[in-house]
Amino acid sequence: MASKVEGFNFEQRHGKARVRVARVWRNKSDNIHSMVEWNVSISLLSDCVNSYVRDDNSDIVATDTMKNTVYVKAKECSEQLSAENFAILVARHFTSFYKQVTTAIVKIVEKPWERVLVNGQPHDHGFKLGSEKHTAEVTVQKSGVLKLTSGIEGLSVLKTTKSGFEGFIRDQYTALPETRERMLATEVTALWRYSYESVSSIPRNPLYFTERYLDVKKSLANTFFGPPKEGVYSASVQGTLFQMAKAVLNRFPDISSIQLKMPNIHFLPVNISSKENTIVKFNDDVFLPTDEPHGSIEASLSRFWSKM
Ligand SMILES: O=c1[nH]c(=O)c2[nH]c(=O)[nH]c2[nH]1
Repeated sequence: MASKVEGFNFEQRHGKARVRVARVWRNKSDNIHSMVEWNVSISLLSDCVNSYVRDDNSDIVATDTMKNTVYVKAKECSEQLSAENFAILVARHFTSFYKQVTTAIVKIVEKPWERVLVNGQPHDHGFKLGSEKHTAEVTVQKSGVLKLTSGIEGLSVLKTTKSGFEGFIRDQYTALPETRERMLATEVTALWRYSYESVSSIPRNPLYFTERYLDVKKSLANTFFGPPKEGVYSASVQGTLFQMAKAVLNRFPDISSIQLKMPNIHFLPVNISSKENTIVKFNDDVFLPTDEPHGSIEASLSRFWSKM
């Protein structure tokens, strides 16, 4: 929240970060349980400058109250809902309940609990932790104006062939050989913006954005890997990233932009020799996995008319 204070421009916000909550829903009819674990961060733009400049806290929503609100709202959600919908619900609460609050920003990171299969059968109340995380961030203004972005963090993918890197600049600093055969590994971070611009325009289905998340993830992974038998050739991380971003925008009309970060995680060929002889000769088989340094490749793709 921006204001003029004592001849200066002043911007401030306050909130509670990393409020952890888990919510269980027990279906009375079939006794199947659903659950989520969320890490919720709240930031409020509110008219409380007097707390900064006059030791007057009368306009402050205490961050402890924000934390409590997360649990109250979780309790009130009697039906399962997406992280996006919960974030919107919490944000709307702050902008509508407090006259001082003009904008609420709520971010949620969902822990990837997945229903377990036991003997191939979905368990009624058993879950195991997956790997990549679903994120949601909403900004809600008092007027109901909405900005909604969702994301994936930590989607680790690798393919052992159908990747190369050729034709790049060669100069006196270049040692990297050209190749049409290498390992390709990355940990995808994706962030996409939905085109819904008011809280009243979002889809009615409370799990719509959970389903969308799963579909976007599938679309990203399928584009990275290609068909199961033949795969798809990657000429660079850059080229694959673009294909992945394009697949998402082509498939999902309500997504207006997407940002992808795809570090190139190197698997180095292993060649070991002594003075006398070769001990290990690389034949696309033995690698040294690394995590640093890594290539860092990121880009965003948006429709002409979209905001990011
Ligand atoms: O896909 C790649 N993109 C690069 O920009 C790059 N640079 C590099 O050394 N290897 C690779 N691979």
